[in-house]
Amino acid sequence: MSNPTARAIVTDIEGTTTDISFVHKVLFPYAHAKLPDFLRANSSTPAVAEQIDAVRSEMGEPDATLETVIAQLLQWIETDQKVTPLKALQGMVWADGYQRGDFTGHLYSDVTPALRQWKEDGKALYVYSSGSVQAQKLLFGYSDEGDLTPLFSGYFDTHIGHKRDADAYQRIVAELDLPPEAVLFLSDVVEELDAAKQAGMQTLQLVREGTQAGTTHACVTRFDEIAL
Ligand SMILES: CSCCC(=O)C(=O)COP(=O)(O)O
Ligand SMILES: [Mg+2]
Repeated sequence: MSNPTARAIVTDIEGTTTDISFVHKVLFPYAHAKLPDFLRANSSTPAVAEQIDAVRSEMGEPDATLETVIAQLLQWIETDQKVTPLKALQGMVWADGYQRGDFTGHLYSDVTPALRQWKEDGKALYVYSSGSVQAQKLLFGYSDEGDLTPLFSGYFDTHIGHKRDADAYQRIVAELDLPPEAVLFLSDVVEELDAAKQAGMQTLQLVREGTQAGTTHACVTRFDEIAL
C-alpha cells in the first residue's frame, strides 16, 4: 500500500494505534470511577469550573447542581458520547492514573516502528482523536513504549470539529498549511474516512481485529503494511 505523495500523516487513536478495549475497559472505567470525587474536590479550580459550566451549557441547564452534572457525565461515559467538556475532564482524571503508573497507553506493536520510520523519512505526524489533546499527549507520553510525544508535530481534538464532519478536516489541512492531497488520514471508522476524503485528504482504513472493513477506502491491518 503506497502513498508516496503524503507529506503529513494524521492518525486516529482508538481502533487505529490503540486497542478499542484499552479505551473501553481501562480508560473509561477509570474515569467513571474517579470523576465524581475529582469534581467534588476540584470544582472551584478555574480549569475544572470552566468545563463544569460547559457541561451545564451542553445540558441546556445553566443552574444544574454539581451532582446533576456528575450524573450527566457518568451517563455520557456509559454511552461513549464524544462531548468536548467530558473529554477535557477525562483527560484531567487520566493524568493521575498515568502518572501513578496505574496503566500505560496501549499501542499495537506495529505502530511505534512505523511512526519512527515515517518521522525519519521526513513525514510530519499528527494525531486527531475525540480524546482531548491532553489525553492524547498522555497516551503517547506514557505509552507501552515510553514517551513518543517527540515524534508528533501537533494534536487535534474536537475543538477543531467533530470527526465525522468534513469541515474539521478542512480546518486541520489549513493548520498544516499543506494541500489536502498531501495529507494521509488513518482511521478505523468509515464515516471519519468519508469526511476526510470529502475534504480532499488521502485515506486509509485500519482494519484491526474486531473492526469491519468499509467499501470505498483502501484497507490495511497493520501500520507496517503502509509504505510511504
Ligand atoms: C485520546 S485517548 C482516549 C480516547 C477517547 O477518549 C476517545 O473518545 C477515542 O476517540 P477516537 O477519536 O480516538 O476514536
Ligand atoms: Mg477510531
